[in-house]
Amino acid sequence: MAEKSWVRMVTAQTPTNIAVIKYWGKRDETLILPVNDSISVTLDPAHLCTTTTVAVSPSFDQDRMWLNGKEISLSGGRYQNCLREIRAQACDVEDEEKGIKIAKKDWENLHVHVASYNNFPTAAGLASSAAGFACLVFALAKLMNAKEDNSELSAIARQGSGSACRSLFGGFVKWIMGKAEDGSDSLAVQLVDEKHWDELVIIIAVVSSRQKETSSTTGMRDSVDTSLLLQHRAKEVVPKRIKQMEEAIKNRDFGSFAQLTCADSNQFHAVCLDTCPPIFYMNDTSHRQVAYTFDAGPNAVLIAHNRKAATQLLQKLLFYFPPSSDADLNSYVIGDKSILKDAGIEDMKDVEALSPPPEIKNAQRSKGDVSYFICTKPGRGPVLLSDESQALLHPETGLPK
Ligand SMILES: Nc1ncnc2c1ncn2[C@@H]1O[C@H](COP(=O)(O)OP(=O)(O)OP(=O)(O)O)[C@@H](O)[C@H]1O
Ligand SMILES: C[C@@](O)(CCOP(=O)(O)OP(=O)(O)O)CC(=O)O
Repeated sequence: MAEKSWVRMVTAQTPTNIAVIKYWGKRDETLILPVNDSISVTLDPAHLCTTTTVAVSPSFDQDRMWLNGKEISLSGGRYQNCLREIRAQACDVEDEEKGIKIAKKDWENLHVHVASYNNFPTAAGLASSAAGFACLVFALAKLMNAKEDNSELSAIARQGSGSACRSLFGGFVKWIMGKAEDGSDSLAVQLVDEKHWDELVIIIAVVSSRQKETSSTTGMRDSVDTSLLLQHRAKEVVPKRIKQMEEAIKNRDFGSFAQLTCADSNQFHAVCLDTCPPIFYMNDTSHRQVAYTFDAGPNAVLIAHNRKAATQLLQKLLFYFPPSSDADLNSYVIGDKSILKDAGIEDMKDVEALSPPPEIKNAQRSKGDVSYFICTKPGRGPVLLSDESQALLHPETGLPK
Protein backbone atom coordinates (compact mmCIF):
# COMPACT_ATOMS: atom_id res chain seq x y z
CA MET A 1 0.00 0.00 0.00
CA ALA A 2 1.19 3.53 -0.68
CA GLU A 3 2.26 5.48 2.44
CA LYS A 4 0.15 8.58 2.26
CA SER A 5 -3.51 8.55 3.20
CA TRP A 6 -5.98 8.29 0.37
CA VAL A 7 -9.64 7.48 -0.20
CA ARG A 8 -10.82 5.26 -3.05
CA MET A 9 -14.54 5.48 -3.83
CA VAL A 10 -17.10 3.85 -6.08
CA THR A 11 -20.75 4.89 -6.55
CA ALA A 12 -23.41 2.62 -8.03
CA GLN A 13 -27.11 2.77 -8.72
CA THR A 14 -29.34 -0.29 -8.53
CA PRO A 15 -33.03 -0.85 -9.29
CA THR A 16 -35.79 -2.48 -7.26
CA ASN A 17 -37.76 -5.42 -8.57
CA ILE A 18 -41.26 -6.78 -8.21
CA ALA A 19 -41.88 -10.51 -8.26
CA VAL A 20 -44.48 -11.91 -10.65
CA ILE A 21 -43.83 -15.44 -9.33
CA LYS A 22 -43.20 -14.93 -5.63
CA TYR A 23 -40.41 -16.03 -3.33
CA TRP A 24 -42.02 -16.93 -0.01
CA GLY A 25 -40.29 -19.36 2.33
CA LYS A 26 -36.70 -20.36 3.06
CA ARG A 27 -35.15 -23.79 3.37
CA ASP A 28 -32.05 -22.23 4.99
CA GLU A 29 -32.42 -19.07 7.10
CA THR A 30 -28.75 -18.11 7.30
CA LEU A 31 -27.73 -18.66 3.70
CA ILE A 32 -31.17 -17.42 2.56
CA LEU A 33 -32.05 -20.33 0.31
CA PRO A 34 -35.64 -20.36 -0.97
CA VAL A 35 -38.17 -23.20 -1.20
CA ASN A 36 -39.01 -22.31 -4.82
CA ASP A 37 -37.74 -20.46 -7.91
CA SER A 38 -39.12 -16.95 -8.46
CA ILE A 39 -39.35 -14.48 -11.37
CA SER A 40 -39.39 -10.69 -11.21
CA VAL A 41 -39.49 -7.61 -13.37
CA THR A 42 -36.87 -4.96 -12.66
CA LEU A 43 -38.34 -1.47 -12.26
CA ASP A 44 -36.90 1.55 -14.04
CA PRO A 45 -34.23 3.07 -11.75
CA ALA A 46 -35.15 6.50 -13.10
CA HIS A 47 -38.16 6.29 -10.77
CA LEU A 48 -37.19 3.88 -7.97
CA CYS A 49 -33.58 3.14 -7.12
CA THR A 50 -30.84 2.95 -4.53
CA THR A 51 -27.63 4.91 -4.87
CA THR A 52 -24.69 3.67 -2.82
CA THR A 53 -21.17 5.01 -2.44
CA VAL A 54 -18.53 2.74 -0.92
CA ALA A 55 -15.10 3.97 0.08
CA VAL A 56 -11.90 2.45 1.40
CA SER A 57 -9.01 4.22 3.09
CA PRO A 58 -6.16 3.21 5.39
CA SER A 59 -7.39 6.00 7.68
CA PHE A 60 -10.74 4.25 8.41
CA ASP A 61 -10.64 2.36 11.69
CA GLN A 62 -13.90 0.41 11.34
CA ASP A 63 -16.59 -0.49 8.78
CA ARG A 64 -19.37 2.14 8.94
CA MET A 65 -22.63 2.73 7.09
CA TRP A 66 -25.08 5.60 6.69
CA LEU A 67 -28.56 4.85 5.32
CA ASN A 68 -30.58 7.84 4.11
CA GLY A 69 -28.25 10.14 6.05
CA LYS A 70 -28.40 8.30 9.40
CA GLU A 71 -25.62 6.07 10.69
CA ILE A 72 -26.77 2.45 11.09
CA SER A 73 -25.03 -0.56 12.58
CA LEU A 74 -23.33 -3.07 10.29
CA SER A 75 -23.17 -5.67 13.04
CA GLY A 76 -26.24 -7.60 11.81
CA GLY A 77 -25.60 -11.05 10.37
CA ARG A 78 -26.85 -10.15 6.88
CA TYR A 79 -24.48 -7.19 6.48
CA GLN A 80 -21.63 -9.20 7.98
CA ASN A 81 -22.23 -12.12 5.61
CA CYS A 82 -22.23 -9.85 2.56
CA LEU A 83 -19.08 -8.01 3.69
CA ARG A 84 -17.24 -11.28 4.43
CA GLU A 85 -18.23 -12.92 1.15
CA ILE A 86 -17.30 -9.94 -1.00
CA ARG A 87 -13.99 -9.40 0.85
CA ALA A 88 -13.14 -13.01 0.04
CA GLN A 89 -13.39 -12.14 -3.67
CA ALA A 90 -11.33 -8.92 -3.50
CA CYS A 91 -8.36 -8.61 -5.89
CA ASP A 92 -5.37 -6.30 -6.44
CA VAL A 93 -6.32 -2.70 -7.19
CA GLU A 94 -4.10 -0.11 -8.82
CA ASP A 95 -5.11 3.50 -9.43
CA GLU A 96 -2.06 5.19 -10.96
CA GLU A 97 -3.69 8.60 -11.16
CA LYS A 98 -4.32 8.72 -7.42
CA GLY A 99 -1.20 6.72 -6.52
CA ILE A 100 -3.26 3.98 -4.88
CA LYS A 101 -2.06 0.38 -4.77
CA ILE A 102 -3.96 -2.23 -2.80
CA ALA A 103 -2.80 -5.85 -2.83
CA LYS A 104 -5.32 -8.67 -2.52
CA LYS A 105 -4.11 -9.54 0.99
CA ASP A 106 -4.47 -5.92 2.20
CA TRP A 107 -8.28 -6.07 1.99
CA GLU A 108 -8.50 -8.16 5.20
CA ASN A 109 -7.17 -5.20 7.19
CA LEU A 110 -8.85 -2.34 5.35
CA HIS A 111 -12.20 -0.90 6.47
CA VAL A 112 -14.99 0.46 4.30
CA HIS A 113 -17.45 3.31 4.60
CA VAL A 114 -20.86 2.96 2.94
CA ALA A 115 -23.44 5.66 2.30
CA SER A 116 -26.72 4.71 0.69
CA TYR A 117 -29.83 6.56 -0.31
CA ASN A 118 -33.19 5.15 -1.42
CA ASN A 119 -35.19 7.59 -3.54
CA PHE A 120 -38.41 5.99 -2.18
CA PRO A 121 -39.65 4.99 1.31
CA THR A 122 -37.51 2.39 3.14
CA ALA A 123 -39.09 -0.78 4.63
CA ALA A 124 -42.53 0.05 3.25
CA GLY A 125 -43.11 -2.83 0.86
CA LEU A 126 -41.32 -1.21 -2.07
CA ALA A 127 -38.35 -3.61 -1.97
CA SER A 128 -35.77 -1.25 -0.45
CA SER A 129 -33.86 -4.24 0.92
CA ALA A 130 -33.68 -5.70 -2.61
CA ALA A 131 -32.24 -2.57 -4.23
CA GLY A 132 -30.16 -1.84 -1.12
CA PHE A 133 -28.29 -5.13 -0.77
CA ALA A 134 -27.86 -5.48 -4.55
CA CYS A 135 -26.30 -2.03 -4.65
CA LEU A 136 -24.07 -2.68 -1.65
CA VAL A 137 -22.66 -5.89 -3.12
CA PHE A 138 -22.33 -4.50 -6.65
CA ALA A 139 -20.53 -1.33 -5.46
CA LEU A 140 -18.18 -3.25 -3.12
CA ALA A 141 -17.35 -5.70 -5.92
CA LYS A 142 -16.25 -2.81 -8.14
CA LEU A 143 -14.35 -1.10 -5.30
CA MET A 144 -12.49 -4.34 -4.57
CA ASN A 145 -11.98 -5.26 -8.22
CA ALA A 146 -13.78 -8.59 -7.70
CA LYS A 147 -13.92 -10.60 -10.92
CA GLU A 148 -17.34 -12.22 -10.33
CA ASP A 149 -20.08 -11.73 -12.91
CA ASN A 150 -23.51 -10.41 -11.88
CA SER A 151 -24.94 -13.91 -11.36
CA GLU A 152 -22.10 -14.75 -8.99
CA LEU A 153 -22.60 -11.42 -7.21
CA SER A 154 -26.31 -12.18 -6.95
CA ALA A 155 -25.48 -15.20 -4.76
CA ILE A 156 -23.78 -12.80 -2.33
CA ALA A 157 -26.56 -10.18 -2.46
CA ARG A 158 -29.01 -13.03 -1.75
CA GLN A 159 -27.41 -13.38 1.69
CA GLY A 160 -28.42 -9.78 2.47
CA SER A 161 -32.04 -10.24 1.40
CA GLY A 162 -33.38 -12.99 -0.83
CA SER A 163 -35.14 -10.74 -3.33
CA ALA A 164 -31.93 -8.64 -3.67
CA CYS A 165 -30.35 -11.28 -5.91
CA ARG A 166 -32.88 -10.42 -8.64
CA SER A 167 -31.88 -6.72 -8.65
CA LEU A 168 -28.48 -7.52 -10.21
CA PHE A 169 -30.13 -7.57 -13.65
CA GLY A 170 -32.54 -5.49 -15.70
CA GLY A 171 -35.60 -6.77 -17.57
CA PHE A 172 -37.09 -10.08 -16.40
CA VAL A 173 -35.04 -12.09 -13.94
CA LYS A 174 -35.26 -15.60 -12.54
CA TRP A 175 -33.88 -16.62 -9.15
CA ILE A 176 -32.96 -20.28 -9.48
CA MET A 177 -33.47 -21.87 -6.06
CA GLY A 178 -30.55 -24.28 -6.51
CA LYS A 179 -29.86 -27.59 -4.79
CA ALA A 180 -26.41 -27.26 -3.22
CA GLU A 181 -26.26 -27.14 0.57
CA ASP A 182 -23.75 -24.29 0.52
CA GLY A 183 -26.08 -22.19 -1.66
CA SER A 184 -23.54 -21.78 -4.46
CA ASP A 185 -26.13 -22.59 -7.17
CA SER A 186 -28.89 -20.39 -5.73
CA LEU A 187 -28.52 -17.35 -7.94
CA ALA A 188 -30.22 -14.99 -10.37
CA VAL A 189 -30.09 -15.11 -14.17
CA GLN A 190 -31.51 -12.66 -16.68
CA LEU A 191 -34.35 -14.13 -18.77
CA VAL A 192 -34.66 -11.15 -21.16
CA ASP A 193 -33.42 -7.58 -20.95
CA GLU A 194 -35.60 -4.50 -20.48
CA LYS A 195 -35.91 -3.88 -24.24
CA HIS A 196 -37.60 -7.22 -24.89
CA TRP A 197 -41.03 -6.11 -23.62
CA ASP A 198 -40.78 -2.36 -23.34
CA GLU A 199 -44.44 -1.52 -23.99
CA LEU A 200 -45.39 -2.64 -20.48
CA VAL A 201 -46.30 0.15 -18.06
CA ILE A 202 -46.23 -0.39 -14.31
CA ILE A 203 -48.36 1.68 -11.94
CA ILE A 204 -47.80 1.26 -8.21
CA ALA A 205 -50.59 2.41 -5.92
CA VAL A 206 -48.78 3.28 -2.71
CA VAL A 207 -51.46 2.68 -0.14
CA SER A 208 -49.16 2.96 2.81
CA SER A 209 -45.54 4.01 2.92
CA ARG A 210 -45.28 3.43 6.65
CA GLN A 211 -42.92 0.75 7.89
CA LYS A 212 -44.56 -2.68 7.88
CA GLU A 213 -45.60 -4.45 11.06
CA THR A 214 -44.62 -7.95 9.93
CA SER A 215 -41.42 -8.16 7.94
CA SER A 216 -41.18 -10.56 5.01
CA THR A 217 -38.51 -12.46 6.95
CA THR A 218 -40.79 -13.13 9.94
CA GLY A 219 -43.88 -13.68 7.81
CA MET A 220 -42.28 -16.31 5.61
CA ARG A 221 -40.72 -18.07 8.60
CA ASP A 222 -44.19 -18.46 10.12
CA SER A 223 -45.57 -19.69 6.77
CA VAL A 224 -42.85 -22.34 6.48
CA ASP A 225 -43.59 -23.47 10.03
CA THR A 226 -47.37 -23.62 9.79
CA SER A 227 -48.75 -23.54 6.23
CA LEU A 228 -49.39 -26.81 4.42
CA LEU A 229 -50.44 -24.78 1.40
CA LEU A 230 -46.88 -23.43 1.20
CA GLN A 231 -45.50 -26.98 0.90
CA HIS A 232 -47.95 -27.79 -1.89
CA ARG A 233 -47.22 -24.48 -3.65
CA ALA A 234 -43.45 -25.00 -3.57
CA LYS A 235 -43.57 -28.63 -4.75
CA GLU A 236 -46.46 -28.75 -7.17
CA VAL A 237 -47.56 -25.29 -8.28
CA VAL A 238 -44.51 -23.07 -8.73
CA PRO A 239 -42.35 -25.43 -10.85
CA LYS A 240 -45.08 -25.59 -13.54
CA ARG A 241 -45.89 -21.91 -13.22
CA ILE A 242 -42.24 -20.91 -13.68
CA LYS A 243 -42.10 -22.73 -17.02
CA GLN A 244 -45.38 -21.16 -18.16
CA MET A 245 -44.24 -17.71 -17.06
CA GLU A 246 -40.93 -18.05 -18.93
CA GLU A 247 -42.90 -18.93 -22.07
CA ALA A 248 -45.31 -16.02 -21.60
CA ILE A 249 -42.41 -13.58 -21.19
CA LYS A 250 -40.49 -14.98 -24.14
CA ASN A 251 -43.56 -14.70 -26.40
CA ARG A 252 -44.77 -11.39 -24.92
CA ASP A 253 -48.08 -13.17 -24.32
CA PHE A 254 -49.84 -10.66 -22.07
CA GLY A 255 -52.93 -12.83 -21.52
CA SER A 256 -50.91 -15.68 -20.00
CA PHE A 257 -48.57 -13.27 -18.23
CA ALA A 258 -51.47 -11.48 -16.52
CA GLN A 259 -53.25 -14.70 -15.60
CA LEU A 260 -50.09 -16.21 -14.05
CA THR A 261 -49.08 -12.99 -12.25
CA CYS A 262 -52.50 -12.49 -10.66
CA ALA A 263 -52.85 -16.20 -9.79
CA ASP A 264 -49.44 -16.23 -8.13
CA SER A 265 -50.14 -13.07 -6.13
CA ASN A 266 -53.45 -14.59 -5.00
CA GLN A 267 -51.80 -17.85 -3.99
CA PHE A 268 -49.03 -16.06 -2.13
CA HIS A 269 -51.69 -14.18 -0.14
CA ALA A 270 -53.63 -17.40 0.32
CA VAL A 271 -50.49 -18.83 1.92
CA CYS A 272 -50.39 -15.74 4.15
CA LEU A 273 -54.03 -16.33 5.07
CA ASP A 274 -53.15 -19.95 5.80
CA THR A 275 -50.61 -18.59 8.29
CA CYS A 276 -51.29 -15.12 9.55
CA PRO A 277 -53.94 -12.26 9.49
CA PRO A 278 -55.33 -11.26 6.08
CA ILE A 279 -53.58 -8.66 3.96
CA PHE A 280 -55.35 -6.00 1.85
CA TYR A 281 -56.49 -7.20 -1.59
CA MET A 282 -57.48 -5.28 -4.67
CA ASN A 283 -59.69 -7.54 -6.71
CA ASP A 284 -61.77 -5.49 -9.12
CA THR A 285 -59.09 -5.01 -11.76
CA SER A 286 -59.62 -6.23 -15.28
CA HIS A 287 -57.45 -9.22 -16.14
CA ARG A 288 -57.48 -8.53 -19.85
CA GLN A 289 -55.26 -5.47 -20.14
CA VAL A 290 -53.90 -5.25 -16.62
CA ALA A 291 -52.13 -7.65 -14.28
CA TYR A 292 -51.95 -7.07 -10.56
CA THR A 293 -49.57 -8.29 -7.92
CA PHE A 294 -49.26 -7.55 -4.21
CA ASP A 295 -46.12 -8.09 -2.13
CA ALA A 296 -46.04 -8.39 1.64
CA GLY A 297 -47.93 -5.14 2.16
CA PRO A 298 -50.97 -3.26 0.95
CA ASN A 299 -49.43 -1.53 -2.08
CA ALA A 300 -50.87 -2.70 -5.41
CA VAL A 301 -48.56 -3.14 -8.39
CA LEU A 302 -50.48 -2.97 -11.65
CA ILE A 303 -48.85 -3.98 -14.93
CA ALA A 304 -50.61 -2.63 -18.02
CA HIS A 305 -50.21 -4.25 -21.42
CA ASN A 306 -49.29 -0.98 -23.14
CA ARG A 307 -49.56 2.81 -22.89
CA LYS A 308 -53.18 2.87 -24.04
CA ALA A 309 -54.21 0.40 -21.35
CA ALA A 310 -52.10 2.32 -18.80
CA THR A 311 -53.76 5.62 -19.72
CA GLN A 312 -57.24 4.16 -19.27
CA LEU A 313 -56.14 2.48 -16.04
CA LEU A 314 -54.77 5.73 -14.61
CA GLN A 315 -58.03 7.52 -15.45
CA LYS A 316 -59.96 4.84 -13.57
CA LEU A 317 -57.54 4.85 -10.64
CA LEU A 318 -57.76 8.62 -10.31
CA PHE A 319 -61.54 8.45 -10.55
CA TYR A 320 -61.78 5.92 -7.71
CA PHE A 321 -58.86 7.20 -5.65
CA PRO A 322 -58.60 10.96 -6.02
CA PRO A 323 -56.06 12.70 -3.79
CA SER A 324 -57.19 14.29 -0.55
CA SER A 325 -58.21 17.92 -0.92
CA ASP A 326 -54.87 19.43 0.15
CA ALA A 327 -52.68 17.27 -2.14
CA ASP A 328 -51.34 18.52 -5.46
CA LEU A 329 -51.38 16.39 -8.57
CA ASN A 330 -47.65 16.75 -9.13
CA SER A 331 -46.82 14.88 -5.95
CA TYR A 332 -49.80 12.50 -6.25
CA VAL A 333 -48.65 10.94 -9.54
CA ILE A 334 -44.88 10.60 -9.66
CA GLY A 335 -42.40 8.87 -11.97
CA ASP A 336 -43.31 8.95 -15.67
CA LYS A 337 -45.82 11.80 -15.69
CA SER A 338 -46.33 11.67 -19.45
CA ILE A 339 -49.10 9.09 -18.91
CA LEU A 340 -51.07 11.77 -17.05
CA LYS A 341 -50.75 13.98 -20.11
CA ASP A 342 -51.95 11.16 -22.39
CA ALA A 343 -54.92 10.76 -20.05
CA GLY A 344 -55.73 14.45 -20.59
CA ILE A 345 -55.24 15.25 -16.91
CA GLU A 346 -53.38 18.46 -16.20
CA ASP A 347 -54.73 19.63 -12.87
CA MET A 348 -57.07 18.77 -10.03
CA LYS A 349 -60.06 20.11 -11.96
CA ASP A 350 -59.45 17.39 -14.58
CA VAL A 351 -59.35 14.75 -11.82
CA GLU A 352 -62.63 16.01 -10.38
CA ALA A 353 -64.21 15.96 -13.84
CA LEU A 354 -63.35 12.29 -14.51
CA SER A 355 -66.44 10.21 -15.19
CA PRO A 356 -67.07 6.76 -13.71
CA PRO A 357 -66.33 3.71 -15.85
CA PRO A 358 -69.55 3.08 -17.85
CA GLU A 359 -69.88 -0.54 -16.66
CA ILE A 360 -70.14 0.51 -13.00
CA LYS A 361 -73.38 1.83 -11.47
CA ASN A 362 -73.22 4.05 -8.38
CA ALA A 363 -69.43 4.21 -8.34
CA GLN A 364 -68.03 5.45 -5.02
CA ARG A 365 -64.91 7.61 -4.94
CA SER A 366 -62.45 6.97 -2.07
CA LYS A 367 -60.64 10.22 -1.51
CA GLY A 368 -57.28 9.95 0.23
CA ASP A 369 -57.14 6.12 0.44
CA VAL A 370 -54.06 5.97 -1.80
CA SER A 371 -51.02 8.01 -0.69
CA TYR A 372 -49.69 8.39 -4.23
CA PHE A 373 -49.15 6.59 -7.54
CA ILE A 374 -45.79 5.77 -9.16
CA CYS A 375 -45.79 5.35 -12.97
CA THR A 376 -42.83 3.35 -14.20
CA LYS A 377 -41.73 0.61 -16.59
CA PRO A 378 -39.30 -2.32 -16.86
CA GLY A 379 -35.78 -1.00 -16.38
CA ARG A 380 -32.09 -1.76 -16.54
CA GLY A 381 -29.80 -3.40 -14.02
CA PRO A 382 -27.03 -1.88 -11.84
CA VAL A 383 -24.70 0.78 -13.22
CA LEU A 384 -21.63 2.60 -11.97
CA LEU A 385 -21.90 6.38 -11.65
CA SER A 386 -18.55 7.78 -12.68
CA ASP A 387 -19.38 11.42 -11.99
CA GLU A 388 -17.85 12.12 -8.54
CA SER A 389 -20.41 14.83 -7.86
CA GLN A 390 -23.00 12.04 -7.48
CA ALA A 391 -21.00 10.33 -4.72
CA LEU A 392 -22.59 10.33 -1.26
CA LEU A 393 -19.23 10.35 0.56
CA HIS A 394 -16.68 13.13 0.63
CA PRO A 395 -13.70 12.27 -1.64
CA GLU A 396 -11.14 13.42 0.95
CA THR A 397 -12.64 12.43 4.30
CA GLY A 398 -14.77 9.44 3.22
CA LEU A 399 -17.55 10.78 5.46
CA PRO A 400 -21.11 11.62 4.32
CA LYS A 401 -21.29 14.87 2.32
N1 LIG B 1 -30.07 1.27 0.57
C1 LIG B 1 -29.91 0.27 1.42
N2 LIG B 1 -28.70 -0.27 1.62
C2 LIG B 1 -28.55 -1.31 2.45
N3 LIG B 1 -29.54 -1.87 3.16
C3 LIG B 1 -30.77 -1.35 3.01
C4 LIG B 1 -31.02 -0.27 2.12
N4 LIG B 1 -32.33 0.03 2.17
C5 LIG B 1 -32.88 -0.83 3.02
N5 LIG B 1 -31.96 -1.67 3.54
C6 LIG B 1 -32.17 -2.73 4.53
O1 LIG B 1 -33.42 -3.33 4.30
C7 LIG B 1 -34.25 -3.21 5.46
C8 LIG B 1 -35.69 -3.04 5.02
O2 LIG B 1 -36.13 -4.25 4.48
P1 LIG B 1 -37.64 -4.75 4.54
O3 LIG B 1 -37.71 -6.08 3.89
O4 LIG B 1 -38.15 -4.58 5.94
O5 LIG B 1 -38.42 -3.64 3.69
P2 LIG B 1 -38.56 -3.43 2.15
O6 LIG B 1 -37.48 -4.19 1.45
O7 LIG B 1 -38.63 -1.97 1.88
O8 LIG B 1 -39.97 -4.06 1.86
P3 LIG B 1 -40.32 -5.47 1.09
O9 LIG B 1 -39.23 -6.44 1.36
O10 LIG B 1 -41.63 -5.89 1.65
O11 LIG B 1 -40.48 -5.09 -0.34
C9 LIG B 1 -33.68 -1.98 6.19
O12 LIG B 1 -33.97 -2.04 7.57
C10 LIG B 1 -32.20 -2.12 5.92
O13 LIG B 1 -31.61 -3.05 6.80
C1 LIG C 1 -43.25 -10.87 -0.89
C2 LIG C 1 -41.82 -10.82 -1.47
O1 LIG C 1 -41.52 -9.50 -1.78
C3 LIG C 1 -40.88 -11.37 -0.43
C4 LIG C 1 -39.54 -10.74 -0.40
O2 LIG C 1 -38.86 -11.14 0.74
P1 LIG C 1 -37.45 -10.53 1.16
O3 LIG C 1 -36.45 -10.73 0.08
O4 LIG C 1 -37.63 -9.12 1.64
O5 LIG C 1 -37.12 -11.46 2.39
P2 LIG C 1 -35.72 -11.85 3.06
O6 LIG C 1 -35.03 -12.82 2.16
O7 LIG C 1 -36.07 -12.46 4.39
O8 LIG C 1 -34.95 -10.55 3.22
C5 LIG C 1 -41.85 -11.70 -2.73
C6 LIG C 1 -40.68 -11.58 -3.67
O9 LIG C 1 -40.05 -10.51 -3.77
O10 LIG C 1 -40.40 -12.58 -4.36
